[in-house]
Amino acid sequence: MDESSELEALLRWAAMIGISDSPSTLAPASRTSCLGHSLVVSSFPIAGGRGLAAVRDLRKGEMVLRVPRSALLTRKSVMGTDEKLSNYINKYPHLCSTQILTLCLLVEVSKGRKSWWYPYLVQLPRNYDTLENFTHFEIQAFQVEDAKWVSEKAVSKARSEWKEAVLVMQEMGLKSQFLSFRSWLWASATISSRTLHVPWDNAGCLCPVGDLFNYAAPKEEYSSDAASLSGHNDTTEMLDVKQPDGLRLTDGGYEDETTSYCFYAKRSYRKGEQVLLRYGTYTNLELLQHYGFLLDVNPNDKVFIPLDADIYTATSWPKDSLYIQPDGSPSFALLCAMRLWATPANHRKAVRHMVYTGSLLSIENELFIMKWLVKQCQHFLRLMPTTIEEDNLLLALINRMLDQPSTLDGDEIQSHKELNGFFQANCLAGSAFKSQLPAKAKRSLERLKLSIGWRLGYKTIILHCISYCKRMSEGLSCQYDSAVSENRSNMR
Ligand SMILES: C[S@@+](CC[C@H](N)C(=O)[O-])C[C@H]1O[C@@H](n2cnc3c(N)ncnc32)[C@H](O)[C@@H]1O
Repeated sequence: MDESSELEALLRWAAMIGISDSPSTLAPASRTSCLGHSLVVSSFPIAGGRGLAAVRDLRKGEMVLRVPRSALLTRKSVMGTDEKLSNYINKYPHLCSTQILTLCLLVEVSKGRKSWWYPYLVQLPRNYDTLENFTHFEIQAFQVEDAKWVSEKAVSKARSEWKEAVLVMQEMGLKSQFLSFRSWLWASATISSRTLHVPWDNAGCLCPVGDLFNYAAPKEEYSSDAASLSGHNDTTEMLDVKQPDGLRLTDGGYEDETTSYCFYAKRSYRKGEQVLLRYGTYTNLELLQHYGFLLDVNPNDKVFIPLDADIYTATSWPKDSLYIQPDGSPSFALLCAMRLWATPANHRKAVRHMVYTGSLLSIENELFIMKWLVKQCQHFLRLMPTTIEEDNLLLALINRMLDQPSTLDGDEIQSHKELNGFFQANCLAGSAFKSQLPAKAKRSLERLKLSIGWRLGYKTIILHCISYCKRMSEGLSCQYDSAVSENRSNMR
């Protein structure tokens, strides 16, 4: 079956089991598709690929999709109908909830057409770009130590979780193709990038059709509260609050009253627009880790640069609150910590309360901080193996390698150190770019593009920080000069 037939089969099956984009529970479902009243599956090449579009103008707060509990693939729904699996899993009490859901998914896939979820399982993506899928070479391309560390950890965690869980699958006698680390990576990335939060299981659920919504980053209204729809343990809190006028703040969630997962339009949409879901508040590295993509503009991105050890100890703010924001300004906590750090130790106690209210302590103190940050950011950028310009050129080359290989000049490619590394890491001759790359190498190049895109975004925020601090310094210097001349004229 090709992709569009698989999708048609999914929507037909979904209609039969009660999934519907019609707000009324009484509305007769179409026999051929669960969609058509509010939504339609569409392609958004630069915003997530396959996704859901409004089939008519949608009002803010309107319910756009309902998925009954019986359709959700959870640990309970799989193990409840598979006694053999349940017995095997119960023998391994140390497995965590996500490992068990990953196992449940692989076991269902291994049943082929016999699985109740077959029409859903068969149309899932074949490959993912979540961090645990990155090779050592692709990880090195992040260049920033923190990002490399997070990625290596994601890979080693996936491997150790597989080693623990594979014992159950071996004991169950699953076919060898489902026992491989590659299969585990696929299942684990499916769980990571597609589960939604449910109140009864912190592993979350796979929600047929509901998992076709692509992601939009929550803005200020959500940022601090992390209204997450994801099943990730670190951001499972659901913000399920009704506004005074009855409109919901959430995009969706499981509702006991209707025993269904319900999705709402978070804002008004015009016919044809992509309807998006806020899965949670993520930095670009976290988006890569859990979902395998980056946003060009991510209001929730954070850049951590190495700071003087005394800045970390100057206040009790946690280390992960000391970062640079996408517009280049320091986070509130970083600014407070630096203001205190730049105050002589014997004066800190006296000014601490002012610092915590976010007040500027003195022009001299603020100027010192801004200049120090500029120096630190410039130093950090100099230490990077490549510049922003070089990264932009490399990305343009990679795009041509993927889309128009025939336009490439051999010298251009072969003289590039990082691209040479790519060919070596993928056991390809340096001239391989002239023809279509093998599928595996193409996927590696897509991931390399993500690593370079990530480091480029990182360096760009640091550059914004330099501009921000310079602008602030200029403003402060003017204020300082006029204060000095006012003082002088008062003294005359
Ligand atoms: C829950 S699925 C959404 C549906 C998915 N596009 C599909 O074809 O099945 C989440 C995945 O969609 C992709 N995605 C979602 N939002 C995206 C965005 N704003 N930009 C790029 N990719 C996105 C990522 O691959 C992510 O892991």
